[in-house]
Amino acid sequence: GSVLTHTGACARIASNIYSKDLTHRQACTMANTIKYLGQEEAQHIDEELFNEYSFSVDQLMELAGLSCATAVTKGYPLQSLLKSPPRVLVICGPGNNGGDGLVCARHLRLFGYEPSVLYPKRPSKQLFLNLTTQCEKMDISFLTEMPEADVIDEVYNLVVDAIFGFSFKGAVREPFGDILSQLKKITVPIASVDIPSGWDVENGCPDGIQPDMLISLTAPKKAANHFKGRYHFLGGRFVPPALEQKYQLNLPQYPGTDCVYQLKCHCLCGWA
Ligand SMILES: NC(=O)C1=CN([C@@H]2O[C@H](COP(=O)(O)OP(=O)(O)OC[C@H]3O[C@@H](n4cnc5c(N)ncnc54)[C@H](O)[C@@H]3O)[C@@H](O)[C@H]2O)[C@@H](O)CC1
Ligand SMILES: [K+]
Repeated sequence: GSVLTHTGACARIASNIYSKDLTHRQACTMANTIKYLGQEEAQHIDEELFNEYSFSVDQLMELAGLSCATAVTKGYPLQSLLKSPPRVLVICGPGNNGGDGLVCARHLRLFGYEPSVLYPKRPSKQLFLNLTTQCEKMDISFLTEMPEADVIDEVYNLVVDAIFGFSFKGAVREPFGDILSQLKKITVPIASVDIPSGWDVENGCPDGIQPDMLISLTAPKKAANHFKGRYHFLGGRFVPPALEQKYQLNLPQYPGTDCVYQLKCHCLCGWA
């Protein structure tokens, strides 16, 4: 097909629709040839990675979590943090999104941050037990309850939201309803893994949490169209070219050996 570069697409769209009152983000989303996935499509890709391509969950989760920790270092470098020690609260949910959070916490620790983990619903699968042990052995503390919003603002520099990913559906069940309502009140930034938790995977959630950073894994989901924060990263650099082709993901070229790609307009189209 006709795959335009981001710059090429942006220039084309700039000349055609610049007059239509589009926000920068809307225009760039359209300009970007990268595909935004629906919930079912994201789940199909996931299944295919495991069943056809024979990846194990541990492998991809490691790369996903590493991407998240790397994106955090780019948006919130250690030297820019306002509170010392460089504490970060990582909140992990009951599925694989929560597993990404545990991996992210471990890498953040290796990068010099001081993560604490809240992990209220722990699945009994060996994978999650192992990830938990790895964190514990690295002196990452596990909280027994969700701190109040004002305590989070006082103690932590940011919150990593690894509660729900692309399998989230329906009304939020406890204890995550309470957790999300505290997160709506905090002023420190939230970095969401794959999807802002509590958001509909395709339609977002106007009165939900408003993360400052979103790390889309594999490819952005449609909810990312509603993201208004400062940093949108793509991570999970593990997609085999044939799979990318099959689903026409049109992923951008990650720079060099980087495991994240910052999705923003780098061209001179005039939208700033
Ligand atoms: N294919 C991929 O591309 C990869 C995906 N990974 C991660 O895996 C995530 C998807 O993981 P899963 O499919 O395990 O699912 P999620 O982690 O999105 O969530 C499923 C869990 O949340 C619970 N849940 C769903 N709706 C709920 C509600 N309304 N209230 C309370 N609990 C609810 C479910 O019971 C289940 O325990 C992705 O978003 C991504 O973060 C990565 O680990 C690795 C690679
Ligand atoms: K999330």
